Amino acid sequence: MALKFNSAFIQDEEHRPKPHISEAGGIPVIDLSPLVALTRDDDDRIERSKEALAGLVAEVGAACKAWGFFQIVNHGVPPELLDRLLAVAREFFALPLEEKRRVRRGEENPLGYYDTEHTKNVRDWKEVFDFASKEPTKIPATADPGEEKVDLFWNQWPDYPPEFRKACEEYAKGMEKFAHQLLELISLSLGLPAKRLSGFFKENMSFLRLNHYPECPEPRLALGVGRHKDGGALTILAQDDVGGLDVKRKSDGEWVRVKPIPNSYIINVGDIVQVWSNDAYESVEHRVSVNSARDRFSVPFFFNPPHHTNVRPLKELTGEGRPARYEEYNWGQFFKARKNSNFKKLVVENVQISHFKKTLLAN
Ligand SMILES: O=C(O)CCC(=O)C(=O)O
Ligand SMILES: [Fe+2]
Repeated sequence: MALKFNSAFIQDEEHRPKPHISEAGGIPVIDLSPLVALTRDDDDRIERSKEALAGLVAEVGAACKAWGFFQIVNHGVPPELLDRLLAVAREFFALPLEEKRRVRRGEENPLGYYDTEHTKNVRDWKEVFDFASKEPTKIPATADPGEEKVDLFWNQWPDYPPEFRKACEEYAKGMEKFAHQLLELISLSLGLPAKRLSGFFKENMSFLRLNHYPECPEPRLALGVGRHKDGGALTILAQDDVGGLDVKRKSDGEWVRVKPIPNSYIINVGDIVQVWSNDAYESVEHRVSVNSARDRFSVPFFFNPPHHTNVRPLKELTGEGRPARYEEYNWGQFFKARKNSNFKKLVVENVQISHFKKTLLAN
């Protein structure tokens, strides 16, 4: 096994997973068939069919509000895309460490293989392979305000397994298409035109991550990923049948396990949607519990706008009696600052959208 347990993985007591985490009363499951059934495959079909989709849109809105998370069944994404991806991921992670490290992610290139990520300064019990869905991906050179220099990065592909790159690229294409549909539903659910948010994604800096969580000898002390919120706009997650994703339920703050459903996707809104929606929707904390019996694979697609996007509450959702709750911030700089803190243990807290929250005076 590649990872060796040591004190770097130990969570503070308050953040360790309880021995039993309930799957009951979990995140809503939404059936996407009404959208998949739309016969016309043109670009405006969601806006044009919004009456027929009203029930679905209401379900999406209610899930975003109450949970920030939902699970999608009958999604219309060809299942072979994920099957092929998980097959090559399994082969890749089974390679000797020296082989995987040939495509290592480092400070000079944030794309590739990595096994020492930290979340909130504690090491995660996982190994990952990151790739961008569009190349080159552009990231500001530093997190300094006003930074104009942009670095360009290319994916690093391993030689083995030979089908690895193709499986990754085809899966990424499928996810981009799916993400645009979900974004349209979310736009409608906020009372906006279906394409209102699409304009932010003409270019994008979306990433995919292959996560491998090996069997862990100390599953009560460590986490596969420590508690965190996703910083981007939307995350579309595929997981295998092992289970381990825990979501913090908004109603009572309890951690609940997301029950694996075959051929489904888990969607969560990230910090950017929280800010655009002016807190109508919340980016919710989640984490990954590990176990000593079976290793687990998952694949998040992080749907992100391009680095130059300045994020602020949408004007349609603010105004008289609804003041904007956030100052504008630059997404690329936010991303860069986050990335710095994942590489090493830092003494300061990493950047959060709450740092841009305005102090609103009650009147
Ligand atoms: O593996 C999972 O279920 C979730 C991973 C996750 O939250 C992340 O990579 O941001
Ligand atoms: Fe996450």
